[in-house]
Amino acid sequence: MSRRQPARHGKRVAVVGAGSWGTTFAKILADGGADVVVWARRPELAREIQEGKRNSDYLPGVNLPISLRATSRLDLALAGAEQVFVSVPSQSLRENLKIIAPHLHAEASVVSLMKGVEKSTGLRMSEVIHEVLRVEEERIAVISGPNLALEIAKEQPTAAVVSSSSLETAQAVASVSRNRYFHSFVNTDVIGTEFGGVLKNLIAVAIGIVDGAGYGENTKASIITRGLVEMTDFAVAHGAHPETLSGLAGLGDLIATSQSPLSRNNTAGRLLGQGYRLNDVTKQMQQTTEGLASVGPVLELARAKGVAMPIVEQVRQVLAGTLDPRDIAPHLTTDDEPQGERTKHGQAQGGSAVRRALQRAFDQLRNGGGSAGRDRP
Ligand SMILES: NC(=O)C1=CN([C@@H]2O[C@H](COP(=O)(O)OP(=O)(O)OC[C@H]3O[C@@H](n4cnc5c(N)ncnc54)[C@H](O)[C@@H]3O)[C@@H](O)[C@H]2O)C=CC1
Ligand SMILES: O=C(CO)COP(=O)(O)O
Repeated sequence: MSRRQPARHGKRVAVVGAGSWGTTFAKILADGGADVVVWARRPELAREIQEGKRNSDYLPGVNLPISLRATSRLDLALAGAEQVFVSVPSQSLRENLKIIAPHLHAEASVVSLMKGVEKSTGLRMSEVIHEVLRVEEERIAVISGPNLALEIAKEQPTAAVVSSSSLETAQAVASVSRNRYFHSFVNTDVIGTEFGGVLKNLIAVAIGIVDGAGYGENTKASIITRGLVEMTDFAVAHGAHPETLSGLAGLGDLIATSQSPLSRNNTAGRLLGQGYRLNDVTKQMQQTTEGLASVGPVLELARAKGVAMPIVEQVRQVLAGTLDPRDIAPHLTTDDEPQGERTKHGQAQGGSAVRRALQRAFDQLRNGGGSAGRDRP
């Protein structure tokens, strides 16, 4: 790995949210040569980052770059920022955007680092940003991938994908979000990239549950594989490109999150599998666990498109306390589905939506067209 110093482009950027991912992303940006100010809600945390170059609660043992600045004043963090990266819990995004709005630079791009859907509306984070800030879609980007914060904060080589409906915006954001240990690819499939991050959390909860209940590798591999089918069917029915789900934001993130004890979703699942009630699990989780809030809205969105999600449905039942984790067999298809290993294309409405999207994708590939979902350097 090259240890060359990055060319310092000095682009002024801001990161909103100084939890584990916000702080790690601020480090990625600063190590890539950007002029970064991170906003922390709590003044004492802003002071620790600004003066001590540490965030000891979220990233123990990590030294932050000398150039990284922090403040608890949102107006100072956002002043002159050309790109604003947002990393707060998904359910708090709307309220945070309302306080961001008055300070946002007129031409700034807004980048979501989050992996949830809004419970009350079922909207993706980029949709909430568009709705509240009234920023055009072309100036909104999302970043997703196998990105466990602590590993990246320790500078372990990692890739992610930046997605925007505007390739130009995706490339501009990606060029700032790169350094010697972090590489950002680009694509233009925002729906697939965002849903990949949301859905893999739910499958990671399922993996945690069976792990906690004492099942082994076959069960987990079955859930990962069938989980990817559910993720792909769901995302494609909502307009995603299937290739996105086999890229960094889909399969890549699914593998990382399902395997790692660093994952909060996986950890929450394991506690449930060990027999803890949801209330106790949420009390124990000190950091954001997006999957627990996404189960309801994802199942509603799936129902609206006629997509079957047997794994996610069984996660819901375990969370509700109506299914004993030891009885979970989420990798099995339900009785009313056609048998055989396959995706569920061909079912009801959702099936035809999926089939049409797949047909479009295959036609595009056959005709030599580029794929919106391919992660490109
Ligand atoms: N931690 C990770 O490894 C990764 C996290 N993400 C995503 O990043 C987003 C943020 O996650 P983390 O940084 O891990 O969470 P975290 O729990 O570590 O930090 C959340 C931060 O948001 C702040 N915040 C602002 N407004 C808040 C409010 N109203 N309520 C609660 N907290 C508020 C908190 O003070 C805290 O600093 C999530 O959507 C997560 O899925 C994405 C990739 C990796
Ligand atoms: O998104 C993540 C890794 O890519 C982080 O996963 P958790 O939120 O489960 O910790």
